[in-house]
Amino acid sequence: MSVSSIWLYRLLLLEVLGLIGVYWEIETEFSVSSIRFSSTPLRIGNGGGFLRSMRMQGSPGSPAPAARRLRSDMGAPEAPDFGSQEIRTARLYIQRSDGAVPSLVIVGADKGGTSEAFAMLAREFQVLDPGHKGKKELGCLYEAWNGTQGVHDCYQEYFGQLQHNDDEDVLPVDATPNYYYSNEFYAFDISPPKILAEFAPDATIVFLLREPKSRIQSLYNHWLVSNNRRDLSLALEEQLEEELQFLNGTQNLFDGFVNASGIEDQKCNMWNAWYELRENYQETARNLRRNQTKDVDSKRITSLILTSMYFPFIHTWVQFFDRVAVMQSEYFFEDRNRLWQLLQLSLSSSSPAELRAENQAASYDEKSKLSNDMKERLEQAFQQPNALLFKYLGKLESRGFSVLPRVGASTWWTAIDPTGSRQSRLLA
Ligand SMILES: Nc1ncnc2c1ncn2[C@@H]1O[C@H](COP(=O)(O)OS(=O)(=O)O)[C@@H](OP(=O)(O)O)[C@H]1O
Repeated sequence: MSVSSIWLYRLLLLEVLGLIGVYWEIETEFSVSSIRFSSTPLRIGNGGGFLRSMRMQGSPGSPAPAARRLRSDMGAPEAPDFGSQEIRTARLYIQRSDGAVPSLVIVGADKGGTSEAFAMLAREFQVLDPGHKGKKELGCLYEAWNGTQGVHDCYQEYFGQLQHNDDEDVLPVDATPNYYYSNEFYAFDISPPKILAEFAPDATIVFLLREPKSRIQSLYNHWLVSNNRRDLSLALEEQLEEELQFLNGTQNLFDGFVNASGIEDQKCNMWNAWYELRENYQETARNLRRNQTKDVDSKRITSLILTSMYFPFIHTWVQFFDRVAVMQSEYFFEDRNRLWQLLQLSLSSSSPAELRAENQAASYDEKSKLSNDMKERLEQAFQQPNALLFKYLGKLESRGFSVLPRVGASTWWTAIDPTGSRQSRLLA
């Protein structure tokens, strides 16, 4: 073989190898959207200066349309390399979803200021028009009882038209604030995080977490006026008493739910523990209430305390999503522009002060208030769950997730030893 032929072969070989390399990169880049519990390490860039409305399933060759107003001043934080394949690291640049699915989902907490946050997003990203129909709580993930087709049809109804319009400024948002614990059914297989991950694995998940005692009071008062399918045969403190009693008697179940060792375990399934705990609570409460009221449907009994123990729920969602943002409600209430900071967006629009305050209990006629004694007991009951939350959020923060205010700053998340005994703390 002549020298020139050898060079020709070498060049051809290099070309082929180069093409394989390009293909591999494209493959890796465009298959990220389908990774769940990935067995390959996620290598996530910081999204560059502009947030992209790039379509993940789109043709790799076509340029991603740049969003006109979506900008990230700060850029998404660099993902630290933990050398582990299982630890999720954040990449918070909001991405326009491909197909009729939400790009951003406010999953909770109910009474955490979710209406306010939705109103801000609605104004910025025209989610009220044309296809979104102005609805905040779409509840589409609850259609999963009917199979995934039900979920698909529901999102299609709200976002189908948006996708056709292909308007870069429109962001499909679903703000159903009880998704995080699933108000409808609790089986893991049809739980909102699991179902949403099948439809929109790249969605940005937003948590607004309110201090548990004030959330509890606000939620109960909200139910009193909305009375949507809840059993309210007990007064606020009677219900709390019942729930505290129940928790004291179910140490094992509780420990599986607020599972301290779960912090280190990326595949710890606290949802099943939640399912058991909740089923048990509803059954216990139904039996106790039977004497006072006629036959109570246990599904109408909703927990106030358990759903304010946020750590297990966030942990579950993080196992499915790497775009997760968590903000303390009180911090948000203080300055609503912090929503943009949380989402790493800088927006040119006018101040949220112009927005009508949403969902203020001040307008409720009937109000239940917590006594000082109950406040104290709740404070104790929440010591361990809040300390775990604090610790877990610290971990998320160090992995680049968006957490506001910065963990360690003055918050109601107290930094006490999360391994301390709970038994003596629930009932004084
Ligand atoms: N800016 C500001 N400052 C202070 N408080 C505020 C603010 N925005 C919302 N809120 C309070 O948030 C509560 C409503 O939360 P949600 O919109 O998430 O409620 S809901 O779950 O959608 O029903 C509701 O709480 P309560 O008034 O205690 O019931 C609102 O008053």
